[in-house]
Amino acid sequence: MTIAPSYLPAEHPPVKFGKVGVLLVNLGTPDGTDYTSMRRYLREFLTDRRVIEWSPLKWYPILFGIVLNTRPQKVGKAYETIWNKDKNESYLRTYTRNQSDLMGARLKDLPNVRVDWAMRYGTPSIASRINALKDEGCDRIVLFPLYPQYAAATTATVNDKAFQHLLKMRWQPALRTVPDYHDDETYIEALANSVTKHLAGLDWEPEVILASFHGIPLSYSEQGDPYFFQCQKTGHLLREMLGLAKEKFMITFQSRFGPEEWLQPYTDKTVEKLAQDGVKRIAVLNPGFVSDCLETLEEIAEQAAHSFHENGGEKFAHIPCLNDSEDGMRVLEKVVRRELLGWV
Ligand SMILES: C=CC1=C(C)c2cc3[nH]c(cc4nc(cc5[nH]c(cc1n2)c(C)c5CCC(=O)O)C(CCC(=O)O)=C4C)c(C)c3C=C
Ligand SMILES: [Fe+2]
Ligand SMILES: [Fe+2]
Repeated sequence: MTIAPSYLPAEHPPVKFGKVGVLLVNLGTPDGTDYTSMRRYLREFLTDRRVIEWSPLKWYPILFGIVLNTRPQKVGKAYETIWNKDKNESYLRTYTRNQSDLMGARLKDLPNVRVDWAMRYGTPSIASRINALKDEGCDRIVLFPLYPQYAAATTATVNDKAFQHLLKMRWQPALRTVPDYHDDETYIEALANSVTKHLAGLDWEPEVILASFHGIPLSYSEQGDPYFFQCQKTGHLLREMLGLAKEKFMITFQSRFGPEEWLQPYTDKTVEKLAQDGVKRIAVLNPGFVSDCLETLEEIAEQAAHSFHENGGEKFAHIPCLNDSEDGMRVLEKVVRRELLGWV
């Protein structure tokens, strides 16, 4: 819609309004695997006080003195092993863009809705895509942090970043933030389908299935972050839907960073211990990740598989994330349509 010229001066430029934007936001990813791109990305990520809650007085000497001098090379090499060479980008970027395109197609019955995507760290930034939606005439935006379980380090920092940008706008869009959906039935069903389908394609059956979630420092949880309990509930509902006995299903936490204690049990230690205890066949899924990324493709499908075999395990399967699959899109669409209610 464009403002009718009758109540604007003749020389006023046309103003677009009356549309609704949906902005899908994932964590972020470096633009390349080289030192400079990695350092820029990690710097933005690790100076976020929702991620590292230590005082900058204590953290910055370590970050700028050690971490940003060593980690970019190390993590750059890990990214190289999982880089989407066809598109010259990480899979997290490929899947997030696909999710946005597919969501746009699935919402074709709502002609006033525009769908776009952004990253909390790196590009495209949340600010640039809010501006683009606004320029297209979206005066209402549904902001969807792509995390099924709420954590301050992920969901809240996406919301913070969007509202920080709104601080600078004269004509702000109305912003609706999308809550977590850790116990949504369609989500649990999609996870269960994905496990069943993937295991049906193997010529062996896992003795144990691990649901591995990204960890957070234990202290964040103790200060009231609901993340741990939401992961437990997702895992519990998934186990029930799969009809698995307690001994066949475990919830673990991966991707520890720094010296603090994180949520336990740790995925890497659990995988090692299972193999050492004589378990020969396991499957691992990552229900907390909407899309496959470094943490699932490298840390689990490569490193955890390697460690399982090194310690005596024989068969290891990584069950992919829901990504841009039909089941995965059904979950995202359900959440978006619910949050659009009253606006379309
Ligand atoms: C204290 C540090 C970190 C917290 C807390 C944290 C929480 C957290 N992260 C995700 C999802 C992802 N993290 C990813 C990479 C990643 N995470 C951290 C640190 C913390 N994460 C770092 C330093 C990195 C970069 C890689 C590395 O240096 O090890 C990614 C992958 C991005 C990609 O491009 O592939 C995701 C996704 C969640 C869900 C979460 C808390 C619940
Ligand atoms: Fe992380
Ligand atoms: Fe990691």
